[in-house]
Amino acid sequence: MNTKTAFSVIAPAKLNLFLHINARRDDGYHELETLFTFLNFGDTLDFSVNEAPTILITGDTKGIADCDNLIYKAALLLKNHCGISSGVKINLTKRLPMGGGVGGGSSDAATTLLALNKMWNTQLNIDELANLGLQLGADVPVFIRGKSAIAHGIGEQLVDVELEQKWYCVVHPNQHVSTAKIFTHPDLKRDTPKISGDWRTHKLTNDCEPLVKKLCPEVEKTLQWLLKYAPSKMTGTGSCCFVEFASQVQAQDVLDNLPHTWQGFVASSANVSPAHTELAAIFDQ
Ligand SMILES: C[C@@](CO)(OP(=O)(O)O)[C@H](O)COP(=O)(O)OP(=O)(O)OC[C@H]1O[C@@H](n2ccc(N)nc2=O)[C@H](O)[C@@H]1O
Ligand SMILES: Nc1ncnc2c1ncn2[C@@H]1O[C@H](COP(=O)(O)OP(=O)(O)O)[C@@H](O)[C@H]1O
Repeated sequence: MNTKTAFSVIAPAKLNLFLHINARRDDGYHELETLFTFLNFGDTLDFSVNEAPTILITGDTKGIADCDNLIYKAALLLKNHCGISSGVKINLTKRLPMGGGVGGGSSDAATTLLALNKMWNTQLNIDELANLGLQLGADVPVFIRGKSAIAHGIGEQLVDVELEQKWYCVVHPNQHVSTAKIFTHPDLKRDTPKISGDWRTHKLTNDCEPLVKKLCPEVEKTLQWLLKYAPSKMTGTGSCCFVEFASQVQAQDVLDNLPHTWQGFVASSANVSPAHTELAAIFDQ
């Protein structure tokens, strides 16, 4: 049951509908141009009061040590930033593949910041939360702001966009792709010019795709297999690949025919992050 002391919130997946890399900055990060949308599918985080003043993480932590877990890091960051003495218990049900390019870790961190800001009544505004989130990862601010957006900078400068709702079949080829490995690879294409004018009229690609296909033949195989159904794309630095449809039935048909060696899911896109929708239903009634 959802109460204000024990409640569950989604940490939704994101897709990068395109991802252009414009330059490498002096600090090693990359200047990007990317289109983010959210999916109605993700991890679930259950929050409840901890009588002790500690942050307790349980559930599908998949061998990630507490000190490395982005949920723990996010809770500790807010606790320290706001001088909170309370503790919290957070249980994770993991559905998003790690290192899959669907932003699971970043989304877990953002949902933790958003939820605890309500539960602990710390009252940070969205800009303050997004700045805190950026300390945890370049992808965290978009999940904090919770709107489909085109991102610039390292992914934190966001301009909201309204996208038509679509259905996606997202396929995980059972490969973990390290974001850092792709961004440090000498063969990564890093010189795509910034889009001028309306992005919808441009050729939109994922600049990581050629490199990831080369390093990870299973990703190439997945993209090829999906082409039978629709134009296929990779999200983020991979490894997940996706196809887009107007209807759920079409997306489900792809999933129903998926080779058993791969996993996948079907989800619809949302212009507002489902985490924001769920938190509003719990706290803003
Ligand atoms: C590429 C994207 C696209 O949405 O997604 P994923 O494929 O990871 O999901 C993101 O920019 C990933 O964001 P996130 O996973 O939060 O990145 P971080 O933890 O901040 O950084 C991981 C590593 O990626 C590199 N990095 C990240 C973002 C960026 N604009 N330039 C970079 O060079 C850095 O070298 C860093 O060591
Ligand atoms: N709660 C978490 N969920 C997923 N990954 C986490 C989490 N905490 C830390 N990580 C680390 O972050 C890495 C990137 O995870 P994830 O965000 O799922 O992938 P991607 O950046 O490709 O979308 C993982 O390989 C893992 O080591």
